[in-house]
Amino acid sequence: MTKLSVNINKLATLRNSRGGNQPNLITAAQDIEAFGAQGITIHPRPDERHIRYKDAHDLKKVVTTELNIEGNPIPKFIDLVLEVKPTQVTLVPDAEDAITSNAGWDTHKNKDFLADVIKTFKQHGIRTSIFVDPEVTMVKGAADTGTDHIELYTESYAKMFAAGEAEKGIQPYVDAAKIAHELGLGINAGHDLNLENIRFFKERIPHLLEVSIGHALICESIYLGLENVVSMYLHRLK
Ligand SMILES: CC(=O)[C@@H](O)[C@H](O)COP(=O)(O)O
Ligand SMILES: NCC(=O)COP(=O)(O)O
Repeated sequence: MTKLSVNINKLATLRNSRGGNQPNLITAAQDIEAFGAQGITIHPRPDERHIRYKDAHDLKKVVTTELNIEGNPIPKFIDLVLEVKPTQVTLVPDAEDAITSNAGWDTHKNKDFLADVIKTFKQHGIRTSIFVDPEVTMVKGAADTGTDHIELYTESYAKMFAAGEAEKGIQPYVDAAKIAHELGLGINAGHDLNLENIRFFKERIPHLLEVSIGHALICESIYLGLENVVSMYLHRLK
């Protein structure tokens, strides 16, 4: 089975755009779990433009499935993760000013750094995952860091799928997943997955343990909910 971990960053972006507490992240996370998702993902960035560090603490108190915290392991992030103790931490090499994650780790260049951080998290009982491009060499490097899982960065797959080149787009992921499994790594995936491209990805990637999906899932929720809500307003305005 592949678990769905819903990334609620976008709900935090919406909340922050207006001040106040709507949408309420705690209620949303509880509802998402009640609807069947098997995890909640958050990706706090240093400027706290969407998920705030306080949200991580608040969510930890209510999430009953798996809490996954993603981010670049700068000292402040490491402290947060050690305080909150989520089920899983996913290390992502994103620059402070990045609009969204845009690359996987160079697991060879960063091997010693990653191995140190991963050891610390594992000593505290936190499962580790590292964000990697679908390249066999990076997956092999990931195994050398001691991480439990990798998260395959799926943006290039999503782009190729949208361009009608799904077969070509999936192949590097099939190769990377095969090696990862042989090396004993758990396989997660995420970034730009959506209702259109998820089924093919799931069918073709063996041993896929978890996908984390945020941006598209929230957009799709808006589109799929609009008709209902507009008609509810019209009903009240009769
Ligand atoms: C690692 C990854 O792909 C996601 O965490 C993504 O970066 C979500 O973050 P945003 O919601 O800020 O785009
Ligand atoms: N790890 C990927 C994630 O959490 C969500 O990415 P996206 O669906 O917002 O692109």
